[in-house]
Amino acid sequence: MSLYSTQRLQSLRMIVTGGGTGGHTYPALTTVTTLQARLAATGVTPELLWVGVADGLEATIAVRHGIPFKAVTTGKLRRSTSPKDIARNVVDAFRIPLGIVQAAYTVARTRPAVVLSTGGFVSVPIGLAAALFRVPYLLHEQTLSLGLANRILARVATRILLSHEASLEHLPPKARQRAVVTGNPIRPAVLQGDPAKGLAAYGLDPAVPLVLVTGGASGAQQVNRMLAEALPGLLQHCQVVHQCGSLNHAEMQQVAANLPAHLAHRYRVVDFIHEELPDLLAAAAIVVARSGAGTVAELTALGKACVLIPYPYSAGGEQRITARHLTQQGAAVMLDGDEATADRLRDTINGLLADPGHRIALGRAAATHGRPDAADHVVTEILTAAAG
Ligand SMILES: CC(=O)N[C@H]1[C@@H](OP(=O)(O)OP(=O)(O)OC[C@H]2O[C@@H](n3ccc(=O)[nH]c3=O)[C@H](O)[C@@H]2O)O[C@H](CO)[C@@H](O)[C@@H]1O
Repeated sequence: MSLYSTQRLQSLRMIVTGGGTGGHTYPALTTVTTLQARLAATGVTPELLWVGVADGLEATIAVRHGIPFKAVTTGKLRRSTSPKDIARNVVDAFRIPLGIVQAAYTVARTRPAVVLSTGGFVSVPIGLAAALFRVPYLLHEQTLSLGLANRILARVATRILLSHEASLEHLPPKARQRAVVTGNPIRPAVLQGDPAKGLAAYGLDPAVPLVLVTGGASGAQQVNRMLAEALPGLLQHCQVVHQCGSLNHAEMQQVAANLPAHLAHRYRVVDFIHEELPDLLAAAAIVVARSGAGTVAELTALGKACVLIPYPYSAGGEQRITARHLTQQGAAVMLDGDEATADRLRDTINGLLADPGHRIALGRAAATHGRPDAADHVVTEILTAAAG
């Protein structure tokens, strides 16, 4: 018997949990804002509680968006057998049961109509508590291969919301029956970029093709180094906006300062791109990026021609799995392993710049993997589950 069986959609009460990285936090936020907008049209204000880790990104994001936030203790199981990681696992072995007790108390006290989790270790105690109290529990996975937390939770989730069709084969056969492909919710603003604004914001020339290089939320050292070396051979054919992360910002500014004067005006480097990202995405002829889940969701929703350089150490190799999948479908070009060199990057970009037909084909194939309506789809699943 569900803990919450009455007054379902007069006042939707929901727990959302997920966080750690931006990749887990932002899809939850987009879902919440889409849900609020959908329900506002029917006069219902959802009662939300975001459960996360006190010092996680999710705490800041929830507070900034006026969403009530509750912290629970959580732990992480590390596969490494280094003495440091074994010691951390011992500490976390005590934190995990404490988190489960706190989570059970939170779910029992809140009595939600539905629980949504978007990954990260914080979702484990809440997902288990939801299952314990038989609250409809939706699990969302952003990456193509399932993260460890979600592999545990897939066993107890009422519904498994996937970002990629190809993720189905990563689920145990029994769990597949409870799965649906919704896509990964992306910020609506990403789909509404204005190329002219992006070019103007960076003082760029509309007559020269733009290549946008992004290393994901914190930048990517490997990509920065490859690009630094490739720049002189690239800037003769295009202009480049490069998001390098804060760690390498000073170093890359030095690279910019050392460029020959006739090329320097074609290169812009920033540590992070804020609200102008949609405009730059819209203006870019080619995007060079890490294949993080959020970035890939955005690039495919926009149908962008892209060169993906997967982060080699991502959990379970998920960035590589995603980039390889898209490349096999003709929806991206991947530079990985020995191919991830400055020369290959320069030649790949110059080759694409000289071949508009290839760029169009890549963009079209990418769009077939894009799900611009993912947030709406996830919200429909939430409302269906809440209505029981
Ligand atoms: C290094 C690492 O472990 N990365 C993981 C992390 O990625 P991470 O969170 O770094 O990257 P994602 O690609 O998932 O998301 C990046 C987000 O930041 C935005 N953005 C990026 C740069 C910028 O200047 N401005 C900006 O707004 C992008 O538009 C995107 O929305 O979580 C993802 C989802 O679990 C995983 O797939 C990645 O493997």
